[in-house]
Amino acid sequence: MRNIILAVNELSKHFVLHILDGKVITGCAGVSFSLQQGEFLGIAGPSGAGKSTVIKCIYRTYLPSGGNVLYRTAGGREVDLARAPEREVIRLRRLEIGYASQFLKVMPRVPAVDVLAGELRRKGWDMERARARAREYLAIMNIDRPLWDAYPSTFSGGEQQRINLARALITAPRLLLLDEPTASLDPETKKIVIRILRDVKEQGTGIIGIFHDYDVMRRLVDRVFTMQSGRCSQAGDRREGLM
Ligand SMILES: Nc1ncnc2c1ncn2[C@@H]1O[C@H](COP(=O)(O)OP(=O)(O)OP(=O)(O)O)[C@@H](O)[C@H]1O
Repeated sequence: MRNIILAVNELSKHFVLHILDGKVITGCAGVSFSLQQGEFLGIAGPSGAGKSTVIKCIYRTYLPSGGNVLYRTAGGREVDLARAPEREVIRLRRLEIGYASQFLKVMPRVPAVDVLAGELRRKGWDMERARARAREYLAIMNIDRPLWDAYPSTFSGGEQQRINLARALITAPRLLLLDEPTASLDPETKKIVIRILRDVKEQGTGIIGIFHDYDVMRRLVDRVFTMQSGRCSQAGDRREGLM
């Protein structure tokens, strides 16, 4: 059996809405699953089921309300991402854990090539090598050459998504979290992204992804779990939950 890199146990997240007299909304509750190296797990379920909440709790955009998110680092340590100090979370994001959603958040007036190179610089690469690798990735992602030195905040939705994905992938993370990363891609670019994600998986990255496009999901995932009203309603193989 391959190595488990992530074990989520009884994860819950509740939101307290102070503007509504402290009303509590459940984002997710009692969610448990594990992920092995080189495995691709899909999360399916209707809108509002809690899919993004689970991904954001793992990436620690949200601080979980309960449960554990046990991550095994490259060095073999076990870190509970539900409780780890901020600086540990930031270090792991820089070195081991990638995240891409459909929305690009970048510093204004940083050219596309430097948005990508910046990720490698944070891992200690020198500028020249980082930019060379960034250009390779821009080419792989089919970004038109005149845009490489332009600012991604002005890019089209699909171009921004490709930059977002490239930024998450360029550092070859051990754990990759994807929240609708192919939402506005054209069919040709979807094919490219599917090919890249398959390569990344082959190289041992564990991936958790939410896709409303079930065709893309079916072509990528090993396993799917389906959520309903914040809970895991079905855990199964690649066919279950996708039909
Ligand atoms: N920051 C937040 N504050 C308050 N409630 C939130 C917050 N984030 C999520 N929720 C609530 O948690 C529930 C689950 O939301 P979530 O975004 O995880 O669903 P989803 O399955 O990803 O939906 P979709 O497919 O529409 O993106 C929803 O009722 C949502 O309103």
